[in-house]
Amino acid sequence: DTGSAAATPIDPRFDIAYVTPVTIGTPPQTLQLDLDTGSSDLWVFSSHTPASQVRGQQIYSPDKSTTSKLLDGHTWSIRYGDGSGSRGNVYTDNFAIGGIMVETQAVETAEEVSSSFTTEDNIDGLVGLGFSTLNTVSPEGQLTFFDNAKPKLDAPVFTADLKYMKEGTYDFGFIDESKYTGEITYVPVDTDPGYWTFTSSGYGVGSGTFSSSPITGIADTGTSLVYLPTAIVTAYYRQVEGATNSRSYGGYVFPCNSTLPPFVFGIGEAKFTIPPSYMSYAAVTDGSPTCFGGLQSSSGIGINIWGDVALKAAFVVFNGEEPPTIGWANK
Ligand SMILES: CCCC[C@H](NC(=O)[C@H](Cc1ccccc1)NC(=O)N1CCOCC1)C(=O)N[C@@H](CC1CCCCC1)C(O)(O)C(F)(F)C(=O)NC
Repeated sequence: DTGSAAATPIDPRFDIAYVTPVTIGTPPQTLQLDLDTGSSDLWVFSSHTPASQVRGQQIYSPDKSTTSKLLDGHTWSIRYGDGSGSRGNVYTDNFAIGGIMVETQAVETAEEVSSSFTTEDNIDGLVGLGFSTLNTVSPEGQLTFFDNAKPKLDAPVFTADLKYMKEGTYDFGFIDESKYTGEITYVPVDTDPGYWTFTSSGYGVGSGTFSSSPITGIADTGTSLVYLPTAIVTAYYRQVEGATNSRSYGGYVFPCNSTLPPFVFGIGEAKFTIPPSYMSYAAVTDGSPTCFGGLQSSSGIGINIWGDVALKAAFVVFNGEEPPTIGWANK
């Protein structure tokens, strides 16, 4: 099998996250979920989510599906890097993305979600596409959609073609040559503890010299920005007139009319350029002349994260063969 599904920005003003339509159950219930390579739980707003915590999200009602089965005695609970979280119980049911159907997918139904999920009415849940070792279901961990779908895919891969303020695509089971230019550069993935962890070959700021130094981090479709070591981040903002590291805004900000250099990162011998438009992420509040940077320091996180600001500058292949690798191509 092969399949494709849209990745649509949830906000027309800036690319904070992307959602993809999925169907769950019989008859199919359609929800818009955030495909997240940084986690491995597939959870949804549901008929079990208290009404006070639901604000416009689509919900999955297992009781309305003739193919749902409660996974008795199983629970889940997850906390994300931005402090948000959710927990609940588990069903198995039919689950499809882009026409790829998995009959007994573990679908984690939310009994509680944190306030940032309640306020984000365009996200009905997440599809974790990290490695199944990260799945939080207890007492038995469950498989991701990708792990369940892999045996029926023409090739054990999925690709991300995220776009700047535009609809992109996730493809499953094939590599669409029309979506990239030149060659795909594959590098090894460290699957411990369960992220798509790889090592970049270095970085450059604008037309400055390229610094060939290894940068190990995760490829994370569920994170909006890029988080790298402070030394790299300060080298970048040193080239931005009026940039400061703002405690109140929680990161590097600068006047929106400042000229920003592009940010270059290496994958093996290949180079990828994040254009200035992606590096000026958003005004700190609507209409403010102060903008928040798309590159921020990872010092408070503990790992480097190549999030959407970097991913949308490339066509990325998540290769689930043994051993897994990750491929990057220009587009
Ligand atoms: C600072 C380090 C990472 C923060 C990262 N969150 C983010 O990047 C959120 C995403 C978001 C989308 C929509 C609405 C609200 C928030 N954005 C965010 O913090 N910002 C603040 C800075 O400006 C850009 C937007 C994260 O936790 N990503 C999760 C998945 C998200 C969780 C919140 C809902 C959307 C998905 C992750 O799974 O990718 C993870 F790997 F980081 C993780 O925590 N794995 C366990």
